[in-house]
Amino acid sequence: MIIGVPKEIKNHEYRVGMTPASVRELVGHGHSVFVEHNAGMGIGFTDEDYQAVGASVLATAAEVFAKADMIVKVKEPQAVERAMLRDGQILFTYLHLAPDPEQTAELVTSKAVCIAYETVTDNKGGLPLLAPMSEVAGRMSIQAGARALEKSCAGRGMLLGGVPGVAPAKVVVIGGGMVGANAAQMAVGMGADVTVLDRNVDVLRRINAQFNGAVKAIYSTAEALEQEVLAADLVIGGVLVPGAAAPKLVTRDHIKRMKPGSAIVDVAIDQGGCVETSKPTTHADPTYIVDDVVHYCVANMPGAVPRTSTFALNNATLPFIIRLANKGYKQALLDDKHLLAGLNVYRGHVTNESVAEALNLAYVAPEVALNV
Ligand SMILES: NC(=O)C1=CN([C@@H]2O[C@H](COP(=O)(O)OP(=O)(O)OC[C@H]3O[C@@H](n4cnc5c(N)ncnc54)[C@H](O)[C@@H]3O)[C@@H](O)[C@H]2O)C=CC1
Ligand SMILES: CC(=O)C(=O)O
Ligand SMILES: [Mg+2]
Repeated sequence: MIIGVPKEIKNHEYRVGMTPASVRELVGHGHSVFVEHNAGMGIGFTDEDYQAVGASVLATAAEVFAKADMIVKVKEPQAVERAMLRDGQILFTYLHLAPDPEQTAELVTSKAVCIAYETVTDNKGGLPLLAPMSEVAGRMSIQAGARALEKSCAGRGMLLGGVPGVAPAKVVVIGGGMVGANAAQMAVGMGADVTVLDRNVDVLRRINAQFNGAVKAIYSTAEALEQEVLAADLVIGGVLVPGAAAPKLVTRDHIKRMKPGSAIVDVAIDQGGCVETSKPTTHADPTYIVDDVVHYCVANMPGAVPRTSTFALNNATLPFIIRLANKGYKQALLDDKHLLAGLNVYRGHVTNESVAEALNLAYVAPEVALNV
């Protein structure tokens, strides 16, 4: 198979779909890999590094898209990239379609085979291709939140851990999954007073055990959520209903009643955000203020630490890339229900039920679509 790796073009996005080590594996399996000029520059890989493991370097994204049977990326394709997709071409990347009707419509029109990292499942009930970036974003959310609480960012002027004699900041993490647990770990490490809310009791048990009681694990009723959010200095939004738009758990009214100078890091912004006043921001201009609450809503947080993130992502995606390349998409998808769960758009059909429901589009089950 011919695999194409374009350079990422989203704002301050320096990750790359495949490292030279991943390319070497694909070439070892007899595949051809075409990498766009400077695709790996953001993490210190030169064109020569890719050529040394057997890749060919092409000058433009247009050439990569024209040549490849499968495009391997990191972020959702931007409009100019969507225009280059074609019937039957595989697109393997993050998509986050539920809050993005325009992207969904264009992927449908392209008739490409669009497999989203974030809805690939595993047999432990997890999301193995989302997990590594959620680890990164969860850990980063506390760095971002600590900065947002500084006075120069219009924050309350609080140090997360306080100092002896002065109480630490209260950090409330909504969602105790990958993002939430990693955020809690960093916040506890910095000495903050940390509470995690989730509506899954098993998740709360895990948080309780992991932190040996040092993190409060609270069941997320509307009542508990309101109480905690109104008392918080920093709120981290880390909820997810896979494939679906994030539920708006923190309302505009909550924001009005939160402490002036408190901060929210809405990590779930890539699925639309779990805060009513959230809107996507970029690394170039990450925060804005609503009713004296600092909002940080960067949709590609791991892009800021692209070396760590690219390696972590490739560790998870490589086995799937190899299977797609070795078997072709149809056999690879039919052989693995977990990869099949990643199929969001298939040659003109929306094949993820949550995406179809969120956007009010017709849904075709992936196994049905593949067998037509
Ligand atoms: N902004 C960014 O750069 C990044 C964003 N993300 C996003 O972060 C979000 C969280 O991802 P993960 O932690 O991997 O998901 P996860 O599935 O590991 O955890 C989500 C948690 O939310 C909980 N939850 C769902 N509905 C809830 C509700 N109504 N109230 C309380 N808890 C609820 C679930 O029980 C689960 O424990 C996703 O939207 C993901 O795409 C992930 C990586 C980077
Ligand atoms: C998951 C995601 O949105 C990211 O890594 O950018
Ligand atoms: Mg207020």
